[in-house]
Amino acid sequence: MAKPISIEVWNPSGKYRVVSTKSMPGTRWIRLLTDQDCRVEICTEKKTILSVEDILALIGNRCNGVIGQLTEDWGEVLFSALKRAGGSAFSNMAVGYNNVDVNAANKYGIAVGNTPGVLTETTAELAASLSLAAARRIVEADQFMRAGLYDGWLPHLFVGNLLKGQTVGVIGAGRIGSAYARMMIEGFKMNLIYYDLYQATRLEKFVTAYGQFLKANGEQPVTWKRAASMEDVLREADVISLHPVLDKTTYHLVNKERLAIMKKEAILVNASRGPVIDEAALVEHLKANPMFRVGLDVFEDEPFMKPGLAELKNAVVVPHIASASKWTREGMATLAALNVLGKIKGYPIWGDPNQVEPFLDENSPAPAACPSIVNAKQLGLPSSKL
Ligand SMILES: NC(=O)C1=CN([C@@H]2O[C@H](COP(=O)(O)OP(=O)(O)OC[C@H]3O[C@@H](n4cnc5c(N)ncnc54)[C@H](O)[C@@H]3O)[C@@H](O)[C@H]2O)C=CC1
Ligand SMILES: O=C(O)C(=O)CO
Repeated sequence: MAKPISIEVWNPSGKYRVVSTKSMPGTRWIRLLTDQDCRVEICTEKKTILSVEDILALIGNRCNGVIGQLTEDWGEVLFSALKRAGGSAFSNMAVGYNNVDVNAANKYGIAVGNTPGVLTETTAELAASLSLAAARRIVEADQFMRAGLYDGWLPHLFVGNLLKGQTVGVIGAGRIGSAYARMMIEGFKMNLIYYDLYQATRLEKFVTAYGQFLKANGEQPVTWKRAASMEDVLREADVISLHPVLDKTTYHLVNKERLAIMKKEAILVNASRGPVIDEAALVEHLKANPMFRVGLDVFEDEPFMKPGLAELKNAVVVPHIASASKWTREGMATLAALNVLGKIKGYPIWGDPNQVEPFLDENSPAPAACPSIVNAKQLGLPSSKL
């Protein structure tokens, strides 16, 4: 028999049973659900990553919707169980949903929500932080200082890379990639080269206008280029940040051969998903090229790192915290809860999943809509007229 799972219950007499597989930041998301007749059950197990069996136990025999996490394996087993329990809604508390088998959800008529928009700037800021930390060797220098090794200023001590006037490369210039590019261009006057399947028109316009502004003020203008291939970005850029979705086309996008064409002193940042880089090949490349540096927020076998990575001084590593600002994490919880609530209540789908501010305004009621349902079209769900 499955071990009972510990839970915390809000509004026990609520008509609709909504389960959250984790406690999430803030309380607004709970209030939004309980105000609309939901009984909210939050899993309080100490275990960080819940197994499919744990989640099956949480779903039980009657469950209208689940808010889940990117660490969980949402496929056939869980969606069929949710359907049997009378459920119709699932939302990841994340924008990325590579942990979700959307085809399986479609098969059981379950709506799949995600949380775009609210984490764009926060995630881009962490990618920018990693770029700076790697360029200026901040973590190495911090460790040196704490180890009591500093005995005076030296001309060669922790010399790193200047960003101004260099080229920033972005692979995947969507919401986060474009926000990151703007930060690096505006903040450090870097030139841009990017690769995406689609043209990033707004980003291009921004760089053109900013370049004109700099020129008018007697400064060197910044430039942009849309690369015809990813290899062009890898060859030309001094700092490269990866921001694509993880799917079949981006798995091991950066591999041994592609690392080999990058500049010897380049900086590579990954705040997308770990498997976008072949991490074992990266470890070998970092060992062979001590001036090549990386900033990693995500890892191929999370929570683990590939052998050797932790020992390398030219790698800055942080534990998948790119979206970890208070405002963003509370907003993600709100959007995930409203996705589930909206589907249970039969609300339509919000017209633009990138314009989510109305859902985040604590001083007005949330719109009666689902902020972002990735399989809305496949399920034939109606769009909001708001
Ligand atoms: N480390 C973290 O905490 C976070 C990670 N993420 C990751 O970042 C990803 C991107 O998020 P958003 O910018 O909001 O998504 P988005 O959908 O706005 O941008 C993704 C971009 O990748 C491009 N793309 C897809 N396949 C490609 C390929 N083969 N080559 C080049 N470009 C390709 C798309 O055309 C799109 O422009 C998420 O899917 C998620 O996995 C997102 C938030 C936080
Ligand atoms: O939203 C996502 O995709 C994340 O990785 C969480 O920060």
